[in-house]
Amino acid sequence: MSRVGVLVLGPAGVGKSTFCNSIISHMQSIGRRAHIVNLDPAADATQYEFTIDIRDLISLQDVQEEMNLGPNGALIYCFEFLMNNLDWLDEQIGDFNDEYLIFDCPGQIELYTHIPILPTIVKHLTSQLNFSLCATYLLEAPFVIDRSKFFSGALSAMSAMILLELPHINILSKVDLVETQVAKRELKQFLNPDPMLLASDINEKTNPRFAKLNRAIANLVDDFGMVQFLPLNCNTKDDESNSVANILSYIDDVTQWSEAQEPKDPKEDFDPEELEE
Ligand SMILES: Nc1nc2c(ncn2[C@@H]2O[C@H](COP(=O)(O)OP(=O)(O)OP(=O)(O)O)[C@@H](O)[C@H]2O)c(=O)[nH]1
Ligand SMILES: [Mg+2]
Repeated sequence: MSRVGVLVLGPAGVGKSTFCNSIISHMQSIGRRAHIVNLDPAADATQYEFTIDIRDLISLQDVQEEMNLGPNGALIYCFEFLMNNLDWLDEQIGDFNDEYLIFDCPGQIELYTHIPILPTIVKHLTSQLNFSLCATYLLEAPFVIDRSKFFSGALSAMSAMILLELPHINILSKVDLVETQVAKRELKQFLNPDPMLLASDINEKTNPRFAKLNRAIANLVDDFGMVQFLPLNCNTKDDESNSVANILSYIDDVTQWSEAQEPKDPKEDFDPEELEE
């Protein structure tokens, strides 16, 4: 039995649900099957139906009304409720052996950067349900190309990486929105960044009082040495299929998806017409 799961994480509005739909549509186009697990109790309907939906267990609106909580408090309540009812998740996932599940997560990043709610669910999925999981963390290109915001985004990605302890892929979403602002070569600076170089750019423009702090943060990101991004564009059809195919090949690699497949009889792929040509 091989179960692969992809967590789609990142701040509000970065394009997580759009990315989930793009992966599903790409996988369908190459004859693979996948399902979306919606873990966002405040989600709207998307193009593809959710196969498993946290809203069948608990709804954000009900919690807000009944518990008299604001949206963020209610979201944490929903996740604590899920944590205390993990048998619901087991039951829902039970039918999906040998499947690829894509977990669309809420944009309140404190769920996976500060409080140990999602890490507990992740441990359950890996140790109890035998999932090979991979985290994808999206940050949007228009935000990241502002150098000082690059560091705040990179630190939030690192925080999720450390807290979740999963193979982790950072994604720079909405690259189409910066195509007119930055040249391709400049965009590469952010995909495969040299933090010390970016910090010296920041120091040229900010108050010198912060120079040491900026360098210390850049050093931290540099020492960690694992902050790189894969580009994603879900707005242009050709770019969408290219960027999603590229990201999927990384996900397959880290989750060892192909190795987990049952070995196929080579005769199944045999096409006699090819020989005749
Ligand atoms: N230009 C452009 N817009 C995008 C892209 N991906 C997503 N969007 C837009 O960004 C907005 C937010 O997208 P969502 O997929 O709902 O983002 P999300 O991260 O799921 O949002 P929350 O679940 O609310 O945190 C929508 O209007 C999308 O159409 C992209 O690659 N390019
Ligand atoms: Mg969403």
